[in-house]
Amino acid sequence: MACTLENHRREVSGLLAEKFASLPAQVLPVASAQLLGRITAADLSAALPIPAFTNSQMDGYAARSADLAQASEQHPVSLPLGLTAAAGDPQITLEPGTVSPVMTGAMIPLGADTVIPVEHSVEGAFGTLVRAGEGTPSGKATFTAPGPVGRFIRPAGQDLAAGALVAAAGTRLTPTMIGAMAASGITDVPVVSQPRVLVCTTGNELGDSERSGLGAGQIPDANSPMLAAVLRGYGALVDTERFPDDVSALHDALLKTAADFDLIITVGGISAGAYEVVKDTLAPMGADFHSVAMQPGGPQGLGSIGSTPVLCFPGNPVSSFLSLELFLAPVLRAVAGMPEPLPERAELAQSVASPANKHQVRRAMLQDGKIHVLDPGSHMVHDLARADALVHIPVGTEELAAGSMIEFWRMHV
Ligand SMILES: Nc1nc2c(c(=O)[nH]1)N[C@H]1C(S)=C(S)[C@@H](COP(=O)(O)OP(=O)(O)OC[C@H]3O[C@@H](n4cnc5c(N)ncnc54)[C@H](O)[C@@H]3O)O[C@H]1N2
Ligand code: MOO
Repeated sequence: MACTLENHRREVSGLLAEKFASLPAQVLPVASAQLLGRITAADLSAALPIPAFTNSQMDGYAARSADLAQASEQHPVSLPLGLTAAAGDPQITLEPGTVSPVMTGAMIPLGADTVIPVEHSVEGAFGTLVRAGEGTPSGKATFTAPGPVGRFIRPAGQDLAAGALVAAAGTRLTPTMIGAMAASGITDVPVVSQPRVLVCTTGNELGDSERSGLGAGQIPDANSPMLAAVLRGYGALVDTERFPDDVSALHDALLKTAADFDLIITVGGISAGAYEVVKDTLAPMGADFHSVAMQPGGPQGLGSIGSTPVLCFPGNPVSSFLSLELFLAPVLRAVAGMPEPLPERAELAQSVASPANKHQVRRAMLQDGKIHVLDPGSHMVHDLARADALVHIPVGTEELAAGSMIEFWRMHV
């Protein structure tokens, strides 16, 4: 009898629990080239506000708004220049009745509450400027309009307050999040360690499309690039290897390399055929192969080589993708502290049939607010790429009616 999806999921997480719990966390500098795509291992709070201090948005003149309140085309107001503030200078003080030339990013002088862009002054450009310690400024700047309080001033903490959460534990680091962490003064980033995963694709039909080309009856290996990409999205370090239908070659290679990995995934060679290289290799080594009451992804296997767990996924590309998604991804998310994706609801565009005794997982597209279910074939890898949603049809449900409200899970989130 086929095992249930839930039972197989429990078996997989039981097999992986110990190995994955013992993976050490790591701390990387925020500028590390290794940080992109890694998963944060803790909540990270801002050491600095963003902006770090109140500063000028423009190259111009910091002023007291009240000093320019009467300025107009008819009655220009000329004010003597104070000290100049450039980006990177310590804060200066604006003396009453003067204006201080300020550059973009410079600290707003104490006492100033507005900035007039230099091109809005009658002079239109800076003259001779004097910074703190360089002497006494001279000259004037002339204005023909008031400067409203706060204009062209970027307040400290406007974007994020000091101490606020920058990235929650379980955040997959994007280039922009790395930028936000750096801006908020975070220098060291704790990240979940990367499980080392070997993906072994199998079958004489897998040709060397990258170098020698495909022979008659051969196809490109779609599974290793796809599964490796999914795994890397969860922060794993992935190697891939391709094996022909040769039991002794696979046996020797796995024995030799297993200790270098935290997990081995095999793909293909596990169903009812005459040349099931994975089953024939691993069953004598104690792996268990059984059928899960699901479609696609029915044939599944699991075992260990030494202390390295091995998961055996079926070869059809949609089946292997969903095997990873349904059985391994929840473990990877749990290790990384990533939340489980939640379902959304939408109307089903067409009626969908499903075998009563299987949990069916259908690929679907969300269009015009409705779910359009795609072909159920587990070889339809381009349909898989077009899909942006998954629909689960549980055991016991033989049909979902067109127009019914159903749950779906977004893909690629
Ligand atoms: N008599 C039965 N036949 C099959 C059953 C069954 O229960 N009884 N189950 C079917 C189901 S469901 C699936 S899924 C497949 C699983 O078979 P295997 O895991 O043994 O996988 P293979 O036979 O090696 O390959 C299946 C299919 O996928 C293609 N494939 C394999 N690897 C790749 C790859 N890396 N890239 C692209 N395509 C790949 C392969 O050429 C086959 O077409 O068994 C059914 N049969
Ligand atoms: O699962 Mo097979 O996984 O139905 O093609």
